[in-house]
Amino acid sequence: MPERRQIIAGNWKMHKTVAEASYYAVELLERVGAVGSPEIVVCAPFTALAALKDELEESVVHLGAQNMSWAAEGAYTGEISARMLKELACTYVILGHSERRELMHETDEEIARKVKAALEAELTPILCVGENLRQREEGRASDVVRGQVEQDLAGLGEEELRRIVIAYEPIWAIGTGKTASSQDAQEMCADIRWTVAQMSGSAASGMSILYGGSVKPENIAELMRKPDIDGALVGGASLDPAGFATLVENA
Ligand SMILES: O=C(CO)COP(=O)(O)O
Repeated sequence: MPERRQIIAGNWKMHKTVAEASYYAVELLERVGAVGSPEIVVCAPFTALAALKDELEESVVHLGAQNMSWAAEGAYTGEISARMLKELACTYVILGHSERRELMHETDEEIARKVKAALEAELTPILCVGENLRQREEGRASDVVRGQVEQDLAGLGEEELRRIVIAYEPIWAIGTGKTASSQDAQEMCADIRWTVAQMSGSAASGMSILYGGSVKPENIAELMRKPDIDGALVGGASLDPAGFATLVENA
């Protein structure tokens, strides 16, 4: 069994202009230029992707988007397709982030369509799942996350499942400074792997599962020591290139 891929992905969310993104890329590459593992991914706003392609193509840093349409093309004002992202050298796309689920009312059905569209275009989805505080307090965290995984990956075959990355991001830990304990994060990631194993055992054992929610240079090493955590999806701490490079080093 080949080792699972370790991935540190930055999610800039709605931060950075084109000029700021170009500056970031130069600064980051100076620091991580030769890093072979973990794999580094920067998921930037659509508007910054073309500039980042110029700076990062053929470097160790992979490029990702934060959303895309489930449609291939057509009358969908304001949407961006998988093929448009491919042209900008994206290899990853975050799908189903909790901010999109909550603020833009994205449903599991839509997210499942997006996952399929991404796979068809040969983009690697980073599928985000996670419970909110109330669901955790009511003891429903596992059920909620299992339900998301099952619905978002419904109908996929083993070959497709093998090409997916899942990020477990408890909503109460996002941007709050409250990290899930490494033990809680491990338990949820193990649960996700178990859920995928019901669809395909071999896809589950090879799948990279990331943790996200207040990950910092100071807590990444402990998280990465857990057997079912293969990396992190990092928001705030990915915005400064020097800090993100330190986080990658510490992983
Ligand atoms: O939502 C996140 C990454 O997608 C996590 O954000 P923070 O790292 O800022 O908590």
